[in-house]
Amino acid sequence: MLEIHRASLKRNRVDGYGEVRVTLLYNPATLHQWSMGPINSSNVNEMWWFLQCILPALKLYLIGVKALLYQLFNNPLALPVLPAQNGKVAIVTGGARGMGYETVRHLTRLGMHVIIASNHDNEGLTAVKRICEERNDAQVEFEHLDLASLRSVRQFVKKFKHRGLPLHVLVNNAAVMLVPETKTEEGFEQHFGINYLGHFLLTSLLLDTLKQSGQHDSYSRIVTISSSAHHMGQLSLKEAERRHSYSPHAAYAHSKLALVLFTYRLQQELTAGGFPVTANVVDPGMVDTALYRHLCSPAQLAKKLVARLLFWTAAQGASTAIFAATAAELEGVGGCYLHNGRRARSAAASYDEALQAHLWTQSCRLAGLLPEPCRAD
Ligand SMILES: NC(=O)c1ccc[n+]([C@@H]2O[C@H](COP(=O)([O-])OP(=O)(O)OC[C@H]3O[C@@H](n4cnc5c(N)ncnc54)[C@H](O)[C@@H]3O)[C@@H](O)[C@H]2O)c1
Repeated sequence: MLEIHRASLKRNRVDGYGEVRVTLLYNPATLHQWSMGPINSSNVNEMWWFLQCILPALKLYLIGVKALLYQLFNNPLALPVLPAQNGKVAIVTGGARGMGYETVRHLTRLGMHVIIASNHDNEGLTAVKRICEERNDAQVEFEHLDLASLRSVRQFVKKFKHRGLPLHVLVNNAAVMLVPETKTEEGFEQHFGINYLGHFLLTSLLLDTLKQSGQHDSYSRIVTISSSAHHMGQLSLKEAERRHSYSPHAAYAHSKLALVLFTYRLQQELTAGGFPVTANVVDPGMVDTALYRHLCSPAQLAKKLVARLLFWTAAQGASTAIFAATAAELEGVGGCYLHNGRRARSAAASYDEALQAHLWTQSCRLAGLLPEPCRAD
């Protein structure tokens, strides 16, 4: 991994030109330094901005273009007839809007009791109202969960467990994308904290209930929503502590890679323990939702132009998550990266077992859990 470690500028008093020194960090053990000049200070700022912001953004947009080309030539998954889910309980994070909402809607239609776990109370309550207006026998409710606060995650789980309900499906769907640099309650970078660490803690704390609720002819299922953006992710657990070189594009990609690594490791743990629970990860494609609201203005404009033609609707985008949560074909099948209803290959880095193990251990530490296996302290 290549990242700018330090940059400094020496300005010549006479002509205003100077020299820029850049230290590149290939890995923690190898430092290389070189000097370039003459470069004036405005160039330095431009180069700095280019390297830190534009390159990750370009990479992410290229991945987006590739995904859109796929969608140009392929129809979204048409869901098969799915088995009834009466008596089963699901939690869907971020289920108040977008793909999460469509997932909740479909699961309730199949007879599941669904809990929308989200941070916007009004949106959550409106979602419940809309679903109940559509079907008055729908079993759906809202519970507050702010993934930007590990304290809130713990409170949510405590409240849920207090009710003594089983849990058959957990959909880790909520996310933020391209948010400006801010921290979660515990001081983690937002993409890392909300998209990954919050879900890591939520899943870990609910794992015993999922294990107890599954049976060997009817596994409990953990469905985690990642993104094709994970292909440009580079795992850096220091992401949360970074002061310089913040790129929201890179931060989103890292968080989505972490979710894939986590899912694969989790499945290994579940298989080794013989537990009736599976964990799969889903790439929903490019879907027209509010997730894109933090795009810069030119990208917003470009997105608006192509969205109608090439983006999938929230219902179409949700179909693979619904499939992963309920399809008979996936009974007892875990550790898959699913895209448009099919298994696909995820990024090479996601299969690195040492990295999976490292992330697992570090995540336990950051979330305040005892490692191996992750247990509440
Ligand atoms: N839309 C796309 O093109 C696309 C592409 C790839 C992956 N995804 C993934 O699909 C999933 C669903 O996204 P969407 O497109 O429906 O976006 P969305 O913005 O419509 O929904 C995101 C949900 O996450 C919730 N959320 C955000 N921060 C939260 C927090 N701190 N605590 C609890 N909930 C929080 C929001 O309230 C919202 O309900 C995300 O994981 C996203 O990364 C989307």
